Amino acid sequence: MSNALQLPIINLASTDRFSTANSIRKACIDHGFFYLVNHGVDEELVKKVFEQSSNFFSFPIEEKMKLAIKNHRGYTALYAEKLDTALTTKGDSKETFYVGPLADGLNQWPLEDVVLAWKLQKIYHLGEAQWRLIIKKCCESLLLVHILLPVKGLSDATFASSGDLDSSSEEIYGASAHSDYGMITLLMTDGVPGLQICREKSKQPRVWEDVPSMSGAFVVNIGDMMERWTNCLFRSTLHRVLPPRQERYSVAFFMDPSKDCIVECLESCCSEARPPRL
Ligand SMILES: O=C(O)CCC(=O)C(=O)O
Ligand SMILES: [Fe+2]
Repeated sequence: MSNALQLPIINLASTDRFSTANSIRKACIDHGFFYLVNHGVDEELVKKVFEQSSNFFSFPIEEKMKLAIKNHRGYTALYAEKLDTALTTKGDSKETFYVGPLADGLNQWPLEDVVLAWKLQKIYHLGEAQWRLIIKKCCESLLLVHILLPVKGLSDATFASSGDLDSSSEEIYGASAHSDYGMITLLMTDGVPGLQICREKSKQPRVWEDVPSMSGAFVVNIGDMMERWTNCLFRSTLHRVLPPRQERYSVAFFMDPSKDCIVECLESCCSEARPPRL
């Protein structure tokens, strides 16, 4: 079953910081998902990201396999990942290219094509600075600034393409049901529909609602780590991408704290009536 859903829209350029903070807080409690508009990420940059992403995925498979995933960076082929491990199907109908912070030297760039490698690096670098700023603003609104500031954020971007259009009669999802495990995810898509959320993950049967793409907006969602940090006040919502009907590209930017950061329920999210759950 599926219905269309109108998620909250957060305007990051609003000068009313108090009201923005409250809207983000409410969105994270009610849905764990929201649209972000006026986020300041240059439209041209977004266009270039999608151009380079489609350029990369059009390489022959042998070329892409030279960059097969290592240390969580690089290429995963069609059906190689299955986000819903309970499924018995062959894997998700998507291929992905994972990129992480430039400084640690772990990224795998398509070296044969120096121009493409340079472009992807530049895009990631530019994007990273802007995306960090957005996430910092979101976190300020979530009163998390005191945690985030001493933490060196670790971030990964994935460029994904889904689309085995002649798959068998089996329903293979573009991305099967999952919640993101990190703090916050920023998602851009090329506008091709497919993303759905299930707001009550423990209820059966599951009710899936479409998340229509909104031109120029990011879709932002909370991950499991943030759910834990906030003593389950904010939701890490189950989501999936429907089986592809046509080529679809998306870019997800996952923000996580550094590995030595201790995640425990925030004091401001606990009380006698709501003791720490984790
Ligand atoms: O492509 C999308 O719309 C969602 C992708 C996603 O959920 C993920 O990469 O975690
Ligand atoms: Fe996800």
